[in-house]
Amino acid sequence: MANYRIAPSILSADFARLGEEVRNVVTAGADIIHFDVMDNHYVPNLTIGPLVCEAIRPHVQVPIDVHLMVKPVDRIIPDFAKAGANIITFHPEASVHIDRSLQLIRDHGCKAGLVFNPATPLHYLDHVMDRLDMILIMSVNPGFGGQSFIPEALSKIAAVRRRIDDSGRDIMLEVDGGIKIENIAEAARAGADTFVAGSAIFGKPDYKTVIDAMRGQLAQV
Ligand SMILES: O=C(CO)[C@@H](O)[C@H](O)COP(=O)(O)O
Ligand SMILES: [Fe+2]
Repeated sequence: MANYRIAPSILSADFARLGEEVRNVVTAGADIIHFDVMDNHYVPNLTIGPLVCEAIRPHVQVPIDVHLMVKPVDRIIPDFAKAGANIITFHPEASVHIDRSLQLIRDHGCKAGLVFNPATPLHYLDHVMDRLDMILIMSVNPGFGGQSFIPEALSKIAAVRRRIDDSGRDIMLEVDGGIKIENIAEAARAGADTFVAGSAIFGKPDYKTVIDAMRGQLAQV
């Protein structure tokens, strides 16, 4: 079986009890904590910033994967690195200098990645494959949790999988949006290895039951 990772998105967690929520979801089997940063400019929603990342950092030993939905990108990167982020991804069309933003993330000791919205073309990958640790394919339009998976994302995941395999590099391929027990295997078959799930996990009373069921689906791929 491939090395699959489940990355619960804390966007759907109970923010009044965030420390407890992240501890519980890691105990339930989360491999990564997915941290959605929205700025009410690049996306029409406002969420959490470096202070909250710093606050949850002591509560979890797994990597924190910061998904920046912000514009501009660069000035917030050092703050997230200092706040304990391990992976930082951003949307290429939100950055004026993509290569510089990727380098900035790496210079601050984090893994770097690009995020593609459903309608963002993959040509942004053309000259930066050797600088990527993660590629994130959005299977919803960014801005909100709890939306439905857009099936066209599957062919895009497959196209990215081919590009990663051709590159010979170890790049995580993450899918984000509408992932649940019923469709996680399909995303894995298309080539994803890292699965963000917000509402599907935090919307249920028992996180372990959901994560175990997701792993059960992945074991059959
Ligand atoms: O980045 C985003 C939304 O913009 C995601 O990370 C969502 O927060 C995932 O939530 P679900 O679709 O799994 O509920
Ligand atoms: Fe996200």
